[in-house]
Amino acid sequence: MRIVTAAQMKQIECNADAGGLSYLQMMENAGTAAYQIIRAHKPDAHVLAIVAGKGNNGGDGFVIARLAAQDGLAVRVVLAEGEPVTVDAKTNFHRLDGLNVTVCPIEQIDRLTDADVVIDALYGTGFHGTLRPSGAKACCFMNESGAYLAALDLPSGIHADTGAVAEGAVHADLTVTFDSYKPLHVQETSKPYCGEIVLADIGISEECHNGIG
Ligand SMILES: NC(=O)C1=CN([C@@H]2O[C@H](COP(=O)(O)OP(=O)(O)OC[C@H]3O[C@@H](n4cnc5c(N)ncnc54)[C@H](OP(=O)(O)O)[C@@H]3O)[C@@H](O)[C@H]2O)[C@@H](O)CC1
Ligand SMILES: [K+]
Repeated sequence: MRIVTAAQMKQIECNADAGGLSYLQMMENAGTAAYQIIRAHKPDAHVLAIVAGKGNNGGDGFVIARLAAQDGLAVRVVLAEGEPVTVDAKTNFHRLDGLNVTVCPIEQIDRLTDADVVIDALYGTGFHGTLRPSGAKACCFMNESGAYLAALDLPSGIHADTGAVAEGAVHADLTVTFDSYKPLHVQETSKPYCGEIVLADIGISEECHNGIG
């Protein structure tokens, strides 16, 4: 079982990119793997709500939104922190243009009452500190939705390396993590927030991990 810190994960991704697997392709692989795992857990789901942050964790969520819309599911995307800011998340956000995906701001999150599955794409390894008001509102919605709650990489509001759990953090039914486990997945403080943990292969070769983890 390989456990790596957020910084080590970044180094592994950098090695993979240098070896020809682009960051955009890693995001595609992460979103695709997570979508397949979530569908296998909830094959009867019809309505998906994806709560997206502005970083790459949100980008993984946009990949899922596209795949689900192409499969004919009803898809709602909440931009919990406004529009995405990273290059790859922006690319995947714009790939939703023309698809049957409802995009709404955080102010309208309470209207999303019909989701069978809620996907937490708010914060991944980039989370630090405490939840700010919009993030807290988004986490509160996810925790109280009553839907099956699947977190991408880690539940939002948890520090990947220390396992510190911010007040109001997401309490998931399923966490799909990418390439390697992170310390929070095994720490006593944070593990109970992850629900079932599934490790997804995102195509990074073994040699990219040499000397790490
Ligand atoms: N690298 C890759 O190629 C791949 C990465 N992958 C995925 O990317 C994830 C890592 O992405 P990432 O590094 O962009 O960080 P992410 O977790 O989205 O969060 C950063 C954002 O959160 C914000 N933020 C932080 N704390 C906050 C707070 N307390 N309250 C409010 N906001 C807060 C922060 O804002 P800032 O603090 O800068 O204002 C920033 O905007 C990783 O977990 C995996 O899912 C996969 O696709 C595989 C390929
Ligand atoms: K997340």
